[in-house]
Amino acid sequence: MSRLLDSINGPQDIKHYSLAELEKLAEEIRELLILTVATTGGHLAPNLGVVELTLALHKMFDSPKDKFIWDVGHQSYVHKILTGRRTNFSTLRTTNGISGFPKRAESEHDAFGAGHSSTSISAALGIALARDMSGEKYNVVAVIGDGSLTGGEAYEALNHTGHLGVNLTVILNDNEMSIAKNVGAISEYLAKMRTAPTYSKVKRDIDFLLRSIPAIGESVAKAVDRLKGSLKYLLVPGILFEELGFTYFGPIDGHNIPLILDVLTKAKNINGPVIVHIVTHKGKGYLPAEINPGKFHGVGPFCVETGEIIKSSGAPPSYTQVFGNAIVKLAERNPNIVAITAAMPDGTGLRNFAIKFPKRFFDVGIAEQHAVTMAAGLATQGKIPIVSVYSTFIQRAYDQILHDVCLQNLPVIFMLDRAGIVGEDGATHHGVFDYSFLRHIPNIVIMAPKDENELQNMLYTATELNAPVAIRFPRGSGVGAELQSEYTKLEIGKAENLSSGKDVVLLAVGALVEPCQKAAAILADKGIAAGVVNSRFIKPLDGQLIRQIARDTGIIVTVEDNVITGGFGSAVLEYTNSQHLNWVKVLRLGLPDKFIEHGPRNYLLNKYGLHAQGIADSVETFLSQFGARK
Ligand SMILES: Cc1ncc(C[n+]2csc(CCOP(=O)(O)OP(=O)(O)O)c2C)c(N)n1
Ligand SMILES: CC(=O)[C@@H](O)[C@H](O)COP(=O)(O)O
Ligand SMILES: [Mg+2]
Repeated sequence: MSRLLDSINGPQDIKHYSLAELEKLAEEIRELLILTVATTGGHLAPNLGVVELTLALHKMFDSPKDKFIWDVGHQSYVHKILTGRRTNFSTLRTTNGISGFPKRAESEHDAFGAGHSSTSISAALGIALARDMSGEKYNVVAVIGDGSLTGGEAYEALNHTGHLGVNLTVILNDNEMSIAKNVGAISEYLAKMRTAPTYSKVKRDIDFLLRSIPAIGESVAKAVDRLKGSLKYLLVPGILFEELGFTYFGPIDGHNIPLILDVLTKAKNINGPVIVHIVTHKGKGYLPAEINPGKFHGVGPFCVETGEIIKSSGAPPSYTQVFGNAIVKLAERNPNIVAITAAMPDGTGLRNFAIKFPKRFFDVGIAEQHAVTMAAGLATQGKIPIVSVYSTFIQRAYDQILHDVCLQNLPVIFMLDRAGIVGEDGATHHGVFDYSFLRHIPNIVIMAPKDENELQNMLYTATELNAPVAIRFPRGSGVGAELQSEYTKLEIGKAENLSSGKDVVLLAVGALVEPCQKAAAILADKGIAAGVVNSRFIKPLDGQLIRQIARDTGIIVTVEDNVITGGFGSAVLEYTNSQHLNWVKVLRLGLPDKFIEHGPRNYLLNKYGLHAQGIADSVETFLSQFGARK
């Protein structure tokens, strides 16, 4: 039987579709999503949940004239399939293939790029304001999930949009899930809306009850009126949004295409901002994802029949798992340790901690800024808050780290997971800026472990230190280091000299220590004696060791998986400059001053010369240009 999908090359191709055809197309799209993501990995469950919504949006509106802004953008696959990217959808998240997120450079249908949450309403407002200033006519639609609605920026935007009364539509895609179960008072409010009987029905019931009482006094009648008023706040769906200046529709079934089309038609004709609250099932149409939407939120390649993740067997535990075990162990001994996640209890390895210490665990929702300042508050009262956030998302909380934590020199520990190159999520998610945006902040200690065992020791050291600390480590498995059961306290600012070399010394940090050791072996085969230092600390630097290397070899190579601009190598350069070690030659290896594309982590590290051979080649070339100081 021929597939409707095969003739979909742009949104115009579904304009004439009947309801039956749209529903058949929805089925075919689901099949394509499942089969593709089973191979490439990606955000399956969020996309399965928005198939009908996306079809309705493209049927009702005219993209690219009308603008869709997808919050986070992890649910934009269906939009991509409908907007000219069906035939290369199989390249999703692969090298040179299409991105897993909306990207302006990729398509004129991607009105606004994303990857981080809670930006869509602000962006939509900006676009709508520009439209009105230019006297143009088109529709602007932001699609935001209930999880992303826990992020503060979304409220800043709602507040401003309601105040301005600009024409735009916000679709609230409520599936009761962030990556994990959604949290917070707003989430509870949405739940009440989903389940509450409608206001008018309750009001009717009260009126009926009153009429059945023969005579009531004046004061009772007044009290009942007041009760009806406050019931309105409880039961009129969306009153919160209405009070903010939006016209609210919903909650409606987000898998019912005619219903969505009907509400969108009404929304289109309303003057001022509109919010359409749809209720969807994350993972709809693929049983393993419906049963476990968290697992299929963002998933690696899997077996379609069973839903089992395809894992490389025998891989050592991930840094995340090692951290998750270490924090539990430390918390057993130290009751002041508390843990905070911004909506990622599983991704950050805090699930066991949450189960074991529910009163000492806080999931704040997608609210990194709040997480950091709340941690600062906890620290003022003697608690030891461990804020576990991906490197890329802590970017949100720069000022909170600076102003609330470091300025007051509070002992908050930042566990920056997914630092360096993360892989297929790409430019929005690589954690390659943290050394640069943290190391100029006074008081903070910044460490990066060379292996999993050192991660444990660094965490332990941080809990014993009365100062702000950031520990950054990469995505995925460690190097397979043996995990010691007793943790060792590290001397602050002291590097580990792994091997000496008279020609050059590689000052490596974190995940790049291992490839540097391999690079030294490659160089040794070529007769070049390269020493390797595990720097451990990005701040404070081991000045004594740097001075020693400067004297001994006169050539230092710094190696990091951060952008070179302002990173670890820059710190070393600043140091040699401040010490007037002006004969030293410093080669800085790291990531270039550009946004790094998506692709497998190892492929990207190779591409940017941060694998053993690439490091060895760069060192050899550098030595051939500048020679070793004899
Ligand atoms: C600032 C920021 N913090 C954390 C994340 C990680 N993250 C991506 S999607 C997501 C959950 C989003 O939930 P929701 O908006 O409800 O979308 P759903 O997946 O349920 O459709 C989170 C926490 C992010 N992308 N951006
Ligand atoms: C969309 C998003 O921001 C997250 O889902 C992210 O992709 C998770 O990354 P990990 O797979 O590394 O946990
Ligand atoms: Mg959700």
